[in-house]
This record gives sequence, structure tokens and C-alpha cells, in this order.
Amino acid sequence: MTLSAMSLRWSRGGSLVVDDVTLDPVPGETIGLLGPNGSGKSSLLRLLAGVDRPDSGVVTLDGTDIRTLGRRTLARRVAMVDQHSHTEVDIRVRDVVRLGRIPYTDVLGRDEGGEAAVEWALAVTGMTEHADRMWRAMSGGERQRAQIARALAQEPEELLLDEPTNHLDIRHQLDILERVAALPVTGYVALHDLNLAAMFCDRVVVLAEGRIVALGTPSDALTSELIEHVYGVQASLTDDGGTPVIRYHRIPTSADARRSSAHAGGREGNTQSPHIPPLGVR
Ligand SMILES: Nc1ncnc2c1ncn2[C@@H]1O[C@H](COP(=O)(O)OP(=O)(O)OP(=O)(O)O)[C@@H](O)[C@H]1O
Repeated sequence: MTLSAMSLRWSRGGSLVVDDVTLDPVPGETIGLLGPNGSGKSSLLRLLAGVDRPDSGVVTLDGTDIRTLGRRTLARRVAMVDQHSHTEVDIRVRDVVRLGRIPYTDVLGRDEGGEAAVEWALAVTGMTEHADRMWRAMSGGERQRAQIARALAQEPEELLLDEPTNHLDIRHQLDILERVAALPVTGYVALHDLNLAAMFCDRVVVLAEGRIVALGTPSDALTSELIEHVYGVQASLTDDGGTPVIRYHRIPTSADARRSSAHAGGREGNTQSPHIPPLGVR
């Protein structure tokens, strides 16, 4: 058993933001939370983390309602990195990561095994070499990796990540998701990139207006019909050794049509931008 949601409903401003969501992961699996802007991914993560309380339904940890668990108990199991955990503090990266040890620290400030957990978390996120730098001097992507390290320092068995790759370059996107997927934790990861979700998630949940509209392995859940229905975007999918690869198609707009007729009339035969030389030309 692990962190599960049963019939969760949560409304704000008179509208249902999370609408009858039930999720029961297999321990250790990585679940991708997908869906358009405003579909309820972050709200669902906050309910799962116990940051917000559902209006109805229940979040359970190993079958126990998380509302009955103390904050320390919950924090030793469940760690979350939200989209807005960036602050302008004047401390070193290692100290940010040490914040993850608060649930383990006693009143005298003792935390047996704490430094080993901090070093491990820094290593997993590739942040060891940055550990002594000042937080304020870090780039957005480095901060994001440090926040994930802070969550890992909690030694969670359940890890909730809200768009963990949105500041990362491609190598670090792949790197972080690969490392998170390999950890022995149950992961809920909100993502916008369907291809990354297909690569690293065991199952994906697609939300639209707070409701689950698809749930399954990436191959089963991510279809061109689903993508068009939920995102209003045409896509074609190919299979790469069992992993779907999604290619999106732009629907030409009237501005595109105007541009192409101006192009054909004015600079026939020259399709290169005048400002950007072709590759290999210096
Ligand atoms: N505390 C709040 N008060 C009022 N409305 C809220 C609150 N939290 C979320 N909402 C609304 O609920 C809806 C879902 O928001 P949420 O942030 O969960 O979506 P999301 O899928 O994570 O979006 P995005 O992909 O843009 O991050 C939005 O319309 C949002 O404005």
C-alpha cells in the first residue's frame, strides 16, 4: 500500500477543481499527472500531500487517512516539490537541502544519519559540486534540482513533483526523471511534456477540468484521439520499443496563409531567413 486517493473532490470559487479522483498506485510506480493548464494537476498534488484538505473523499497512506497522521509522521513518508518553492534566501545549497531533515531532527537539533542523507540527495540530483554555492547565485534549473534534493533528503517513500523539469535543460530533464523513476519511491509527477511522461512513467493520469479522462500505461492512455480531445492538438504517434513517441502538428492559421503568399510573391525561391545563416556557414 502507499499514498492513495479515493473519490477526491475539491472546489474553489464555486467550481470543482478536482472532481471525483480515485488513484491507487502500486508501491514504487511512477505516475504521471497530465492535462492542460488549469486541469487540476497541482491541486491534486496538494491534496495528496495534505497541504489542502478535500471537500469530500480521502487521501490514505497505507490505508490510514492522512488527516489522522501527525505532520512529522507524514513528512517522513511524503515529500513534495511544488512549482513555487523558490525563495531568495542567503544560505548555501547544502543548507536548503538540509531543510529536508527537519522531520528527523530532535529538540536538541540531533539527526542521526542526516548528513549521509543530505549527501545522497545531492548526489542523486547531480548537485554535489554545487553544494557550497549560495542559493541566490543559482540558476532556475539548479534551484529546481536543489529543491528535488531537499525533498529526497526527507527520505520519502512517496514523492510528489509538480513540473520538476520546467526549468531544466534537456540533459537534466532526462537525468532527473530517469533518476526519480529508478528510486524505490512511489512518484506522482505533474508534467506537460507527454513524451517525457511516456518515457519515464509507468502509468499516466490525464486530467481535464479536474476529472480523470484517461488512466493507464502511456501506450494505452496516450492516443491521438485523446490528445486532440483534451488539448485540441493533432498528433501522430509512433512506437519506439514500447514507448509512444508523439509528434504534434500545427493547424495552419490565417496568419500562416498570409505569410506564405507574401513569401511566394516577394522572395520566390529563397526560403532562408536573411538573418540566420544555414548550419555550417560562418
Ligand atoms: N487556491 C485557489 N483558489 C482559487 N482557484 C484555484 C485555487 N487553486 C487552484 N485554483 C483553480 O483551479 C484550477 C486548477 O488549477 P491547478 O493549478 O490545479 O491546475 P494545473 O493543472 O496544475 O495547471 P497548470 O498546468 O497551469 O500548472 C485553475 O482554474 C485554478 O485557477
